[in-house]
Amino acid sequence: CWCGSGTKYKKCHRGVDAVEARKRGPEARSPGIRPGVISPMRTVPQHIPRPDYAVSGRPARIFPPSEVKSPDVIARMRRACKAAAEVMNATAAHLRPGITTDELDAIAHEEYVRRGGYPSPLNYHGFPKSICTSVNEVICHGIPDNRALEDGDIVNLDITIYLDGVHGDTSATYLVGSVDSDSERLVRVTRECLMHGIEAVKPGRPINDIGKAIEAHATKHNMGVVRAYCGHGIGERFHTALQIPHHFDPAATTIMEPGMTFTIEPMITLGHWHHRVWDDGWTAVTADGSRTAQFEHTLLVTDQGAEILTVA
Ligand SMILES: COc1cccc(Cn2ccc3cc(C(=O)NO)cnc32)c1
Ligand SMILES: [Co+2]
Ligand SMILES: [Co+2]
Ligand SMILES: [Co+2]
Repeated sequence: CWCGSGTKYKKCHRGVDAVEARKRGPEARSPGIRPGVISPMRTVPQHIPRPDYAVSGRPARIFPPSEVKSPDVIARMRRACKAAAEVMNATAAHLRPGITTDELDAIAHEEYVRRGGYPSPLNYHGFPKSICTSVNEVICHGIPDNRALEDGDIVNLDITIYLDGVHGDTSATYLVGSVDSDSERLVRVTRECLMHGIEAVKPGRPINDIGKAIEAHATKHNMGVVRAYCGHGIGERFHTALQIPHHFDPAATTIMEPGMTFTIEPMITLGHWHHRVWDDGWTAVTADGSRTAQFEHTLLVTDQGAEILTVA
């Protein structure tokens, strides 16, 4: 989702100078130009229920549902989030140098469908694929294509399933082959940032406790916290109005209540947190070409704190 504080770059910026990008080596691809080719959209068997946005012409429901979910919705969220974690594990098992992100999309697509789930990203705001695959300097919303993963890459798989009327959303960043020590440290610190954010979840406290905890940990390790994308309320809708900034935002004062379900999905950078968006309108990359990692869980606020729902 978009954090209110972020600003969307309508056109890909040429701010990352092509000469500078070449200096950073092959991974800092020229800004905004996708090197790979995207395959045609995959289909979902008609018997599988799909969200409003995936049915052309069906208007979204007008009245936003409450952020505090009913016991029935929570029970369905548990099943959907467990399924999302299973799809993640089944897809990540295929990670190796040489596999393309499109092949990973096809594997995940089948794993969603055989569980009777719909791939939430497919056709969401027109997104053409069933997972997001974000490699190296791609922050999030990377579109699977015919780019083969290379030894030394880091790649985030972002998996969201729509099952029995609710969404379950999780992501993780993986090392491909042997990865340099800075990237390994980036992935470790990002995973720790997510756990610190989850530990800050307490009923009665404001949402911005989460961003405060995440930003403190990233800053301690001299890393950046992406601001333009945030965690989000989730349930019968993929994204609700509730936004979870991953930096400290004094305006994020919504009080956490038992029964709320939302994601925390920090995107951490080795360099500056500024982002650009490629010409495809989705792919977000670091403005300085530095590598970035992300981890995401869907959480339930309980009387004591948080329960992680996206576990297999
Ligand atoms: C309108 O503008 C945009 C810009 C980027 C992306 C999209 C649509 N979209 C597609 C996949 C996807 C995943 C998430 C998510 O929460 N991951 O954890 C969010 N948005 C997503 C729309
Ligand atoms: Co998002
Ligand atoms: Co996600
Ligand atoms: Co999300």
